[in-house]
Amino acid sequence: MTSSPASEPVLRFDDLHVDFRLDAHTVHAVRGISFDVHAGETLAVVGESGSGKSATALAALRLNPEPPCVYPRGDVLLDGAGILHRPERELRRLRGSDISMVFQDPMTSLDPLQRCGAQVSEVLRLHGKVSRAEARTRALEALADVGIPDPERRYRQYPHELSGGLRQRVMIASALVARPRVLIADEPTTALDVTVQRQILDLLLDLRQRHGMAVVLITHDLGVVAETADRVVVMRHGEVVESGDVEQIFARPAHPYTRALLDATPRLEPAT
Ligand SMILES: Nc1ncnc2c1ncn2[C@@H]1O[C@H](COP(=O)(O)OP(=O)(O)OP(=O)(O)O)[C@@H](O)[C@H]1O
Repeated sequence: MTSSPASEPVLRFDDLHVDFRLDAHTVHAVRGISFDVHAGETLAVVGESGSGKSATALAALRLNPEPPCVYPRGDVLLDGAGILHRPERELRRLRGSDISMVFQDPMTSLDPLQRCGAQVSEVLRLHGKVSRAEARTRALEALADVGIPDPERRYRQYPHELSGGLRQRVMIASALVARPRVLIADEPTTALDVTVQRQILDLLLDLRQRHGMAVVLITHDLGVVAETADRVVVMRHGEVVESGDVEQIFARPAHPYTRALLDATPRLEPAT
């Protein structure tokens, strides 16, 4: 589980600001955050509700709704090149193929009217010159890769015919089928029961290891962080209050807010 912070980061949040301009006022959701994400590591972003975690994650794909969202300052860099000011055409190419995202609730991100397999293969069709037959083969491989038994059968089924855990696996398959280098998972297990949560987290770690991806895990669950992440970024009110190796931060939290977060999670045993 060790990362190699000496290497060039694959993704860099560089003084990122995210505002939501509403009628009566502006919400400064993200206020100048900076951190790096390296290939092969799992980086957790934690913080209480409203601290700006999702706005940060969505900014990496420029997926916050515009309006009301604007990015007044800073950028997100992929291999050193800014993302936020690229034309939409380029962003569409980047989403899914360089950076992918998995959301909390597959029922809201999967199309209920489309068969599961088509939703996975469509990602490849969107991204370029892949024949229908090749897209189907690769989608079946992706379904098998995320541990879906009998992928041929699941390929033909609709989302409502699958359990919550299987639906989440289909969503992960569609996020991974184009082999992105960064996977951003926003509370990927919150809607699932505890056993399935564990399986999905294990799956993400296994995929990260096998494909050398970077995983950015957005969560408010410090138990999940302790078990899965290499490094952690703690956010509060749109700012990073602390970041570092998980063991170090859990053993010696420097910021009072991090201490309070840890104190609110009694089942954790900080590493010594
Ligand atoms: N589309 C939007 N329109 C207006 N305000 C928004 C929008 N999205 C987020 N916000 C505001 O930005 C702030 C940060 O929200 P964000 O969803 O990033 O927090 P979060 O840390 O992910 O919270 P949670 O854990 O509840 O998902 C909040 O004040 C929220 O109300």
